[in-house]
Amino acid sequence: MVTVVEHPLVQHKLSLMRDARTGVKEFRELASELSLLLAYEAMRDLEVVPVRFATPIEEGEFPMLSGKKLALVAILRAGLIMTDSIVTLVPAAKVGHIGMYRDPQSLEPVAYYSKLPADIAERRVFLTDPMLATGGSANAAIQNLKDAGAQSIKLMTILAAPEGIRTVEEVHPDVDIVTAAVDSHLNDHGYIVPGLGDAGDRIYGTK
Ligand SMILES: O=P(O)(O)OC[C@H]1O[C@H](OP(=O)(O)OP(=O)(O)O)[C@H](O)[C@@H]1O
Ligand SMILES: O=c1cc[nH]c(=O)[nH]1
Ligand SMILES: [Mg+2]
Repeated sequence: MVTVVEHPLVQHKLSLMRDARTGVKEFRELASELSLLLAYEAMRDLEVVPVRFATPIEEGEFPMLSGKKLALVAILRAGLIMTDSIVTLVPAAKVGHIGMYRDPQSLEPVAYYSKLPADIAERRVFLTDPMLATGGSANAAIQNLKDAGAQSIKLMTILAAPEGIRTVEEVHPDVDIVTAAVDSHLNDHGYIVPGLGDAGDRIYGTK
């Protein structure tokens, strides 16, 4: 299932990210803020249970997070800014990293690193990458997570192309996607149109 977060704050901040005039500092800040808003939506179905304790006024039962623990997994580089932001909301979550870059010619993902929590099979995984273009990176990362035993995986992305959504749905129909927008299509360099450019390069100023 694909959830597009239509919230005005999300849409406004995404537009600012898209603007070619937006510099690195503001782009990073916007990506972090958007990640929190997307996490608010993506984590809507977390389990809570009543826990008994006293407020300064009186005893009572109050909802607390329960169930499976969480893991945030960033697809490097650009996904890192999302996990760094979201972990402030769920500080008990463990954070994993999957290093991958897309070969500019073949558009195939090249994996160069992976470090995941040892107990990832017991955790609800939120996989982050700002861009879902061909879906190659996401699918490879999801397969990596499944090979490590992860059963519950949700993909959080800032921008998605229809092609990428289709690719993930075909190979991993069990993985829900939460995004701020679904754009028109990919250009022949595999970039999302209208998109926001190269997310990693805009976050780290590397182009
Ligand atoms: O859906 P796909 O076609 O795989 O494209 C999406 C990937 O491309 C970009 O990463 P990039 O390879 O530019 O690496 P970076 O994040 O380090 O910039 C982006 O951050 C995604 O990871
Ligand atoms: O538009 C795109 C497509 C892939 N990766 C990006 O960073 N941007
Ligand atoms: Mg990447």
